[in-house]
Amino acid sequence: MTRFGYFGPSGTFTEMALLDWPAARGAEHVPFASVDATLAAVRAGEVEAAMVPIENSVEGGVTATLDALASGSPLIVVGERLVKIRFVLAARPGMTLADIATIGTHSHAWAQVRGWMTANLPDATYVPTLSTASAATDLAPGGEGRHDAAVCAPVAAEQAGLQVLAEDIGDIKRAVTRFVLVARPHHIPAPTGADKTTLVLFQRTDMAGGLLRLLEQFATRGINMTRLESRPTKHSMGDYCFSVDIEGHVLDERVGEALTGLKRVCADVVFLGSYARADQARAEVAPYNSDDDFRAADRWLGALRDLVD
Ligand SMILES: O=C(O)C(=O)C[C@]1(C(=O)O)C=C[C@@H](O)C=C1
Repeated sequence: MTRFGYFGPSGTFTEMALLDWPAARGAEHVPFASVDATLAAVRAGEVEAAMVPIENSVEGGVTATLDALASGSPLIVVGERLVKIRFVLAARPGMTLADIATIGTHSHAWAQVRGWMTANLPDATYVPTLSTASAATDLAPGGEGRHDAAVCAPVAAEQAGLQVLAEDIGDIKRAVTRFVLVARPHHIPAPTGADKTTLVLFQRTDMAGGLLRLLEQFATRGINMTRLESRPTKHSMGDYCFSVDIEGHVLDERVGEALTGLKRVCADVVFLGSYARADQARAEVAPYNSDDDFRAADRWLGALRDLVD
């Protein structure tokens, strides 16, 4: 049976994203306690592919995922899912809000409920946990109970047999997290017309205006960027790489040309996949940047070169 990994345990938002992946239906779902462990299992071939969080609309990039994808043996993103984030505050049955002194959850979740906490439990202490669901299972019968309440998904509270003390406690009601399905680079999904490409760009340190030189590769070809984050390379202070999502597929002429341009101006380019967008939004192709425009220009150059003795 095909095995799909995910950042678990059962009850995480990441599991919800995997449950929404049609090819994973009927397959074995294998939870891992951290993003690093999840991606290590993909690299080792223990699972075919795995779902991990990459970006939240309130708190931004999931650095554990960005860093684990940028280095190590190659992996590619083969798809993405968006999950609406709704948090509850849950505790062991019998507890009331007045009993809550410590609250466990994932750091990204805590950042999304800080306002609610300040308004409702200003004296409570935050206890970081590996995931929102692990904060809930810690309170289940047999769990260690290292905190009084968990911030988690409603399903995690239910699975752990907890009582919900407050519902929908996120500060931003329309919060969404984006998850990516990651695999070893055996094949790249075919273009759909509504695709994204993910890259990590390492700038050359011996040239001024490094970031501008990277960005102009996209701008001159009318390519829209949907995410740009800088991450330390961890080699030396001030040395950064850029994690980027752009609209389009590696088979689109304008994307292919941008990639060859980046390969020239960057110290290194890590290609992390071309895949269908979860929102199915088709890329806006700027005037004079369609595949036909690029091919016509190539034909023109080819005809000129054919004249050379
Ligand atoms: O802990 C979970 O439930 C996760 O799936 C991780 C995660 C994240 O890394 O952002 C996913 C969605 C929420 O934004 C909070 C936590």
